[in-house]
Amino acid sequence: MIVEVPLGARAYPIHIAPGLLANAAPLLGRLAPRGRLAVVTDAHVAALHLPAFVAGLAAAGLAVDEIVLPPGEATKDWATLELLTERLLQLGVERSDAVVALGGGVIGDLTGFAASILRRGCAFVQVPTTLLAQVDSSVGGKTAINAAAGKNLVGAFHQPALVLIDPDVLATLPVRELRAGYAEVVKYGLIGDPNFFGWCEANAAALLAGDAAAQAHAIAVSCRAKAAVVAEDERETGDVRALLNLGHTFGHAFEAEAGFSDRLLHGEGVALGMALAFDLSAARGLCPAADAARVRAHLASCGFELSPQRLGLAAPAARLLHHMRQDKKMKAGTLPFILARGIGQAFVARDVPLDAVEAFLSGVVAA
Ligand SMILES: NC(=O)c1ccc[n+]([C@@H]2O[C@H](COP(=O)([O-])OP(=O)(O)OC[C@H]3O[C@@H](n4cnc5c(N)ncnc54)[C@H](O)[C@@H]3O)[C@@H](O)[C@H]2O)c1
Ligand SMILES: O=C(O)C(=O)C[C@@H](O)[C@H](O)[C@H](O)COP(=O)(O)O
Ligand SMILES: [Zn+2]
Repeated sequence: MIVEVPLGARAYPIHIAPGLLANAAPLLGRLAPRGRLAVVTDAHVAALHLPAFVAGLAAAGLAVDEIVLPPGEATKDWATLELLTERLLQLGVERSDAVVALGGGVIGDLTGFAASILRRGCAFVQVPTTLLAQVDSSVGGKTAINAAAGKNLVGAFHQPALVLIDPDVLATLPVRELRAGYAEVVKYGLIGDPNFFGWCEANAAALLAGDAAAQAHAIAVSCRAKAAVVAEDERETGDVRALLNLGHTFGHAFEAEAGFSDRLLHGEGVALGMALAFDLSAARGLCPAADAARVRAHLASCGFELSPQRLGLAAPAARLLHHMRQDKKMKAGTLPFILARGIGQAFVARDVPLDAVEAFLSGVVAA
């Protein structure tokens, strides 16, 4: 299956096919004018999937320069960005060469950002290997590293030239990572597709147990939804792309509290944040309480921990708000929140006073 991301001169296809990892050469050849490709990955993915990927390329006469980085969110930092860009320059990567990101969202965000600044911008290809990256981060061109002040605060919009998704690689993904990726799948239903949320309720257990058909459906629906949003609002200048931030203003604050560590994975923060966004919507009389309860019940049934207390992240509300003020949507002292009028009815709310959010969070962290 191919999903197009129709962005005019920056348009690209998302190829989704089982077995694609070992058979990527025909699609990558035109992006390797020197017959060489730099492939950036992390140590987990290198051990599990790099050999098959490289063997497929070698069989087609393409040489590979491998760059293997440490796994985990801490890799999205200044030091690794410097190391990676210097290594790519040493390898003689030219503007017309594509750099390949083989891995999860961490490798994709970091490599995409490095590609955006290398020789003022070279091409890159996303080969996502986590559910999160296959349904979300590999599409749309948001690239970034984390800064001392917060999440994704230094980055660029830089679209990939190509996205290659092989759902088979999810077979080796730990269930905690699969679940974290699933949070971004549910997000599409909660934003604008109540029927898909119903599908999620019926199929989450199968998907999380490794059911290939359920995973394939989730990937296809998610990629189509994200491609449509990105086509309409590539750089989040309007309200359309901002909706993809549902759960993220809260989630990023808790990720910051966790020190961007595996105490709270990004998707786990998003699940907690989406539950809070629906609770806040209900508390403000915008959304039926039953919808907020349904969202919470579904996420809990998937195994997400939705209590900051039990996560060990019940920070004072004022400190959480301090993290939230770093949100890139902040404008002239006003922080827009992605709230909902119901399941599948997310919207951008610009009139939520920060002291009301602080009072809400005080209740949340004390519960
Ligand atoms: N750019 C965007 O639009 C966007 C969207 C969503 C999330 N993100 C970012 O993505 C990051 C999270 O990405 P992630 O959840 O993929 O995390 P990740 O990249 O850290 O990968 C999760 C873990 O799974 C391992 N792994 C990857 N593929 C594997 C496989 N097939 N088998 C076994 N292990 C495998 C990795 O080594 C890592 O340990 C966050 O930094 C988040 O901010 C970006
Ligand atoms: O692609 C987008 O737009 C998103 O918001 C997708 C999010 O899932 C992703 O986590 C993104 O990186 C968050 O964006 P940010 O602008 O808040 O850093
Ligand atoms: Zn996200």
